[in-house]
Amino acid sequence: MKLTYHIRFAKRTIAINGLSNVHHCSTPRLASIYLAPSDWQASGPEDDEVISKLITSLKEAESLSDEKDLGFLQNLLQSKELNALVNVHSKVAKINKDDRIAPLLSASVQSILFAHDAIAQKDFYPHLPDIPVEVDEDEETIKIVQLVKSNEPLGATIKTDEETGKIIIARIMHGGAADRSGLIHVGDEVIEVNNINVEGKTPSDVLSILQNSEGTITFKLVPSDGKLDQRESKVRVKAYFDYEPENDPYIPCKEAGLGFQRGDILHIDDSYWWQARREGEKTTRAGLIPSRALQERRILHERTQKETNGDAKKGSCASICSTPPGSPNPNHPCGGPKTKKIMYDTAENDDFDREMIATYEEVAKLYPRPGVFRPIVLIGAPGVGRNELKRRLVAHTTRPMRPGEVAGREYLFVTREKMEADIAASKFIEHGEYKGHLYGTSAESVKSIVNAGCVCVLGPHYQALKSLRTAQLKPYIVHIRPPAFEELKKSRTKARARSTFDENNSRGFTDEEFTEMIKSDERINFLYGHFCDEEIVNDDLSEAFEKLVNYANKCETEPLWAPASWVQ
Ligand SMILES: Nc1ncnc2c1ncn2[C@@H]1O[C@H](COP(=O)(O)OP(=O)(O)OP(=O)(O)O)[C@@H](O)[C@H]1O
Repeated sequence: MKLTYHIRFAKRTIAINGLSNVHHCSTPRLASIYLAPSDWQASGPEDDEVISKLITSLKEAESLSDEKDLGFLQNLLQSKELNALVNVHSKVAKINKDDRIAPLLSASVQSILFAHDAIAQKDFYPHLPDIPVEVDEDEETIKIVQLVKSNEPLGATIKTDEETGKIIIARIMHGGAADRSGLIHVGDEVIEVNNINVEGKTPSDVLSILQNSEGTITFKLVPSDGKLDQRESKVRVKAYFDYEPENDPYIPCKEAGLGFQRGDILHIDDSYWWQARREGEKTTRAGLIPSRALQERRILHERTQKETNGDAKKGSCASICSTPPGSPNPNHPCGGPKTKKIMYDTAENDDFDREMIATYEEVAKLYPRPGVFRPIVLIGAPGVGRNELKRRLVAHTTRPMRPGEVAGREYLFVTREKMEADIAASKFIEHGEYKGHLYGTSAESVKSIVNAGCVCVLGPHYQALKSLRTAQLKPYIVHIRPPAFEELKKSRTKARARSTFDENNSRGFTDEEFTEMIKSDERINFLYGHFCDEEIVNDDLSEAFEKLVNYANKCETEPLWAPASWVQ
C-alpha cells in the first residue's frame, strides 16, 4: 500500500509520497503533521521507522525551506509525546484488526495536531507597520472620521479660525451624533469633507457640501490639542422667555438650536451661544440657545427699532401697553374702566419693570425644611379671586375696623403714625395707599406665621413681588389667572360674584370689568409671569382651590427650583 504522509504548514501542505517527494511551501509557520487515515491502516514500515524516515527527508528539504520551521518539525517528530502516540497507534493496530478503530485513533491524533495548528496560526502580538526610513517631524497627524448621515443632525458646528483662517470644529453638541462618535472634538481642523479640500472655503460652503452628501460622510481632520474641548456645565437656569430657533434670524445653525418655553429649566454651557439641554431630558442632544448677554442685546435692539418705527404705540396693547391697565383713559386704545382703585403708583412701577429684560435666572433645587413652610404668594388681576383662594392672610391697615370685621382676621388695625414709622424702618415687605388709608404686609407677620409652622398665604398687589421675592422670605408664587371672557362671565354670574372695582357699591361685574381683568392679567403675565412657580386658571372655584392645595403640598414636600442665591 502506498504511504502518504502530509506535513502541513500553516496554510499549505507538503506531501511526502513514499517518503521521496517533498514539496515545500515558502511562507509558512509549521503547524502540524497530518497522517492520512489510510496510512495508519497500512501494515507497511514500523511507525518509529516511518518517523525516522520523515526526519531524514526533512533534512533533505532543509535547503528549500525555513530553517526555523524545519527545526520545529524535527523537534515535534522526535518528541516523546508524538512517539508515545504513534506507539499506542501501532499497538492498537497490531492487536485489533478492526478497521473502525484506526480511523478513530487517526482522527484523535489529527485533532491534536490541528489544535496546535490553529493556535500556531494565530498572531498574538500586535504587528506594527515598519517604521518608515524617513519621518518628517513636522508632518501633522491626520484623522479620518466616517459618520453615516441620517435624519439626525451631525451635532457639531464649524467656524473659520480668526487667526489661521482655517475651518475648525466650533462646538460639539452634547449627546449628538458627533459627540457619540467620540472622534470629533472642538478645535479639530477640517481639511477635507468627502475628499473635497475645504481650504479657503467658508463655513457655509462646507455646510452645503455636507447637505449635498449622502450616506457615509468622511472627514479628514487635524486633531486639536484638546485644550479647547468644553466640559459639561453644572449651571442650570430658568428661562424667562419663549424661544424658537426656527424663527431666530441670528442663530448660526437653526438645526442646532434648542427651542424652549418660559419656565423651562436648562443646563447651560458655553459663553456666547449657550449649549443647553432641557432638565430631565438626558438622552436628547444639546442645542444652541442665545446667551443672556446676547438675548439682552437683541431685545434692546428690537426695542430701539420698534421705537424708531413707532410700533410701540400701535397694536401693542395686549402685551406691552405703556399705559397701565385701569388708567381712566378712554382715548387710549386699551380703553379702561371709569372707576378703579389705584393702590400703587402702577404707571411708574410698570414702566420700570418693562425696562427690565427677562432672560434667564440661575436656579438650584430648594429643599423643604421640616416645619418651616415657604410663604405662598398669590398674584393676579384685581377681582380674579385671590381672596377667595387665600387660606390665611394677616395684613395691616390704618382703615377703621368695619362692623363684622375682627382684628387680626381681616387686618391688624394700627394707627397711621405707627404704620408710617414701621414703613420707614423697612418693616413692611409691601405697602400702598388707597383712598387715604395705608395697607401693607409686614415681614414680621409673615415670619411669625412661618415660624409658627403655618403656611402663610399672601395676596399682595402684583408689583409687591419685587420686594417680596427675597432669599429671606423665599416665596412660592402662584399666578391666579382668569379664564376666557365667556367662561369668566358665566362662572361669576352663576356665583353672583361681587365686583371689587367699586368699593362703595355691592354689585356684579360689568362686561368692561371682565375685559379689563383679562387685559390686566395679560400684562401681569408679561411683566411678572416668569417669576411665578405655578399658575392656576380660576374658572371653577373648587377645582382652582384643589390645585392650590396640591401646589401648597408640593411646596412643603418636594425640592423645587428656586433662584440659586436662595440656596446657600
Ligand atoms: N372661580 C370663581 N367662580 C365664581 N366666583 C368667583 C370665583 N373666584 C372668585 N369669585 C368671586 O369673585 C369676586 C371677587 O373675588 P375676590 O374678592 O377673591 O377677588 P380678588 O382677586 O381678591 O380681588 P381684589 O384684588 O380686587 O380684591 C368675589 O365675589 C368672589 O366670590
